[in-house]
Amino acid sequence: MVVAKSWTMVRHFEGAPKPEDFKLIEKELPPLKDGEVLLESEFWSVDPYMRPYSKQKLKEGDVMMGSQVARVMESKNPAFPVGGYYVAYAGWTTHFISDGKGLAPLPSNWPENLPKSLALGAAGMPGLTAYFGLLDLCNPKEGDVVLVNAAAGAVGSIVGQIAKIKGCKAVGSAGSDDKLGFLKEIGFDEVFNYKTVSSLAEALKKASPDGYDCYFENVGGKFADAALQQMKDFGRIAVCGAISLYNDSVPSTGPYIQPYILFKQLRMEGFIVTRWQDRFPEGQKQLLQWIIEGKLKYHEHITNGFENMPASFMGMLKGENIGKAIIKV
Ligand SMILES: NC(=O)C1=CN([C@@H]2O[C@H](COP(=O)(O)OP(=O)(O)OC[C@H]3O[C@@H](n4cnc5c(N)ncnc54)[C@H](OP(=O)(O)O)[C@@H]3O)[C@@H](O)[C@H]2O)C=CC1
Ligand SMILES: CCCCC/C=C\CC(=O)/C=C/C=C/C=C/[C@@H](O)CCCC(=O)O
Repeated sequence: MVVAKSWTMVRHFEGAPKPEDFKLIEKELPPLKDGEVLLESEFWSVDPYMRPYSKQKLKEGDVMMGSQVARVMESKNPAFPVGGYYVAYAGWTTHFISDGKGLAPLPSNWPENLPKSLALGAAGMPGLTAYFGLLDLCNPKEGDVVLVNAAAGAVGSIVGQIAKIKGCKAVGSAGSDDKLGFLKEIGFDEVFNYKTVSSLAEALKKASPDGYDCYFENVGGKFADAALQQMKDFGRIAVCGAISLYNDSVPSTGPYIQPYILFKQLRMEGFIVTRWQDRFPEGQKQLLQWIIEGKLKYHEHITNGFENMPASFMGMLKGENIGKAIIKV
């Protein structure tokens, strides 16, 4: 028999998640039925969406939501042979049984020299978020100035590099000087540490005196209030996330943004990456090609040990990661 270890959410988060909000449980898995497969997780992802979504989608005591790269270790379904690798959304668990629904195979031509964990990062959901959010909603033109916050993260670091591939100027903000060094290494033109600048408005002005054509929003809050005022006319804003607001128990209130949207004739659109689900293979193929060509650099912030998943999640929300936060067996 296989015993699955899983992390459960003991109680809904109040403010930032705390170690006592999580509990490790063990469960003996039943024998497979016809059509089922048993999978063993090899990499897990921790993502910001888990903080707000947990309130909407989980009840207390549920296994924490999330995705993994897992290998088929036993199969009673000929469509899913032993040894196959899949991205699954089975949550924070070491082993799980599936009937195959929701298992996304890694491309059969996955390059041997690329870690399969990229299917959770630069060539997975975050990379696709950057790819489709930037190209379909910001629609950057060569020479445009693209602004992205949380720029050293899983999504932001891909946004800035795709902007460079498209011939744009990339401006990024992040929360540590080490992250700024990383951003310069991967090609950002201008970077600033939003935690240490004396004025966000002045930092934005210095980075691009003529303003911004595209703004890829990951953070929200005060950063957005400042950035909106420095958009160029007909600027495009892709609202990808608002991580500065996720831990709020009471919604924050900011200034009214309608005057800026009106007078600058801005287009501002929120999105969830699953809207492009049907085009994921197209996007993943392009991302993998850019990675193989060396045009797209990836960075993984690896935490070793399933027992450290809660720490990795809490750390990511506090900004401890550069690039994609991954947990490895
Ligand atoms: N719409 C969609 O479909 C998707 C949306 N997203 C969103 O994209 C954004 C980035 O996600 P992802 O790249 O996976 O995560 P990251 O790898 O960027 O990790 C989160 C980062 O957010 C920054 N951060 C945390 N708290 C704050 C704060 N209070 N103020 C400013 N920055 C903060 C930290 O970096 P720093 O050091 O810079 O502070 C931290 O490293 C999130 O808002 C997420 O919700 C992600 C995937 C899909
Ligand atoms: C201030 C409240 C903000 C709520 C919106 C939150 C988040 C933006 C974000 O990060 C969205 C991420 C979406 C990720 C989608 C992942 C899918 O591949 C699978 C999601 C799993 C699931 O839906 O159970």
